Amino acid sequence: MSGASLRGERPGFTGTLWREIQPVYAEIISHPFLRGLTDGSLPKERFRYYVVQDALYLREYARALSLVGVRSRDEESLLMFNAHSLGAITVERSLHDGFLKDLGLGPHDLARARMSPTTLAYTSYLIKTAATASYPEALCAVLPCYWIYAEVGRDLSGESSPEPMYDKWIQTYGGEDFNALVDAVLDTADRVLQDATSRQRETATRTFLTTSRYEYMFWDAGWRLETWPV
Ligand SMILES: Cc1ncc(C[n+]2csc(CCO)c2C)c(N)n1
Repeated sequence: MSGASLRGERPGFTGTLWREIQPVYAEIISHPFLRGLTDGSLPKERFRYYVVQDALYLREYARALSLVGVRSRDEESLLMFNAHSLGAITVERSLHDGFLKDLGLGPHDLARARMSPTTLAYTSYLIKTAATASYPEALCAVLPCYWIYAEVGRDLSGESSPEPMYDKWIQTYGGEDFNALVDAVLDTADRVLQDATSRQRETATRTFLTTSRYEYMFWDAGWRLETWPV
């Protein structure tokens, strides 16, 4: 059962990683943005802000995944990360295009949109780490994006949102296919971290915590409609 294979019950180093971010995950799952998605009370304006920022985020995340792919050590990982890079742009963009249309936004609105402080900080950190850190650390930087969404999708999938758009979002990440994809990435991470030095594992753990915090901040920015202070 994929249900039991994720999270802290996972054997290996990824189980340790999850335990490290338990307090962050607890804040994410109880955040008013996610509670509002589930009970349908999230104001549309905040969802619109999130969807636009996410479209900007995904372009950069796809680049980070390709960088991790380039730096991987076997063909399977190269293929996997590049396939996910493609997926981040195609599958998720079509999802977002649907949402944007439903929200009354078009390509022009997206072209005019600028990154929030959080989106810029998160994506810049991802690209820097994917490009310049050790391979184990680069891999750990991109993990929370997959893993936290899979866990959120699973935790929320039992509940169907009364708002169809929000329900569609929840079902996207709550499916078995997505769980299997995340499991494959986590298995890869366990193999890589097993071969890493203890110093690299330590740094990779800190980086995993940092990008998990950015995942929290991304929802929080949507909730606060974050802007640049000056
Ligand atoms: C801020 C933010 N974090 C994670 C995801 C989810 N996500 C984006 S790409 C990808 C894997 C490859 O397609 C996953 C799981 C998101 N949409 N936005």
